[in-house]
Amino acid sequence: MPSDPQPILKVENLEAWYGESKALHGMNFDVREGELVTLIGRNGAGKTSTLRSIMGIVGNRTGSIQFRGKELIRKRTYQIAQEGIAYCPEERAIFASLSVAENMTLPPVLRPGGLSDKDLFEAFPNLHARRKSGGSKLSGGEQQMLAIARILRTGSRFILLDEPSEGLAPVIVKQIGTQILRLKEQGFTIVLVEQNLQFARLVADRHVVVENGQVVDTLTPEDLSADLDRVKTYLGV
Ligand SMILES: Nc1ncnc2c1ncn2[C@@H]1O[C@H](COP(=O)(O)OP(=O)(O)OP(=O)(O)O)[C@@H](O)[C@H]1O
Repeated sequence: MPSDPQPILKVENLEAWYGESKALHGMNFDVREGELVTLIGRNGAGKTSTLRSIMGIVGNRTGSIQFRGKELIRKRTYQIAQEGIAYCPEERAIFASLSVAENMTLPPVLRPGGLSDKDLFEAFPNLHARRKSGGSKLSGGEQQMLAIARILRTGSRFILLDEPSEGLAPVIVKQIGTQILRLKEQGFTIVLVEQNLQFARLVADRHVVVENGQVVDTLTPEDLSADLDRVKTYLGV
C-alpha cells in the first residue's frame, strides 16, 4: 500500500461538455501517491471523458482538479503535461509512417526520472525486436506497448491509461498487466480505465465506479471479489 495517505490528485465537482452535450455531471474522487485506481462503469458512463478532462482535452470543463496541490482546471493541455501527468489514449495514437524507435522518441522528456530507451526495450522486448518496423506494421498489442513506453520516457510519474487491454488476446493482456504492475512497484501512480474486470482486479488498489458522469461507488479489490454480481450490474454485463 502507498506510504503517503495524502491524495496527489483531487477531483471535485468536475463537469465537462462536448459542445452543448454534457458528459460529466460532478465527478468526485482522489488518488494517492503510488496508488493504482481504476475507473469502471458501462459504455458511455464518462470514464474516458474523465481522463480527457484531467488532461484538458474536452470542449469545456468546470470544477476542480488539484494535482500536487496545484489547480489544473484553467491550465492548457501542454501545461498539464509539464506538471507531470501523462496520458495514453484508448486509440493509442501511434504514427503509422514512423518506426517504433521514432514513435518512442517523439514526446519530449519533460522532467528527470523518465525511463531510458534501454530500460524501455528491456521492459518491452517485443518493441526492441520491432524497433525499425513502421507503426502501421505493428500488432494491436505492440501498438499498446509502444503507446505506454512512449509516455514513460517523459519523466511523468502519474499516468492515465485508457483501456490498455481493449481488443487484445489474453496472453498479451497478461504481458501488459505484468508491465503495469512493474510500474506500480517502481512508484508510478496510475489511473486506469478498464472494462475487463479480470484484468482490473489483478492490478488495482481501488475501483471507482462511474455512472452517468458521476462517481456512484468506490470498491476495494475485496469488495469486487465478494460481490461480483453488484459490480456486473454497474457494468451492465
Ligand atoms: N467527442 C465527443 N463528442 C460528443 N459527445 C461525446 C464525445 N465523446 C464522448 N461523448 C459522450 O460523452 C459521454 C461519456 O462518454 P465517454 O466516452 O467518456 O464514456 P466511457 O465511460 O469512456 O465509455 P466507453 O467505454 O464507451 O468509451 C457519452 O454520452 C458519450 O456519448
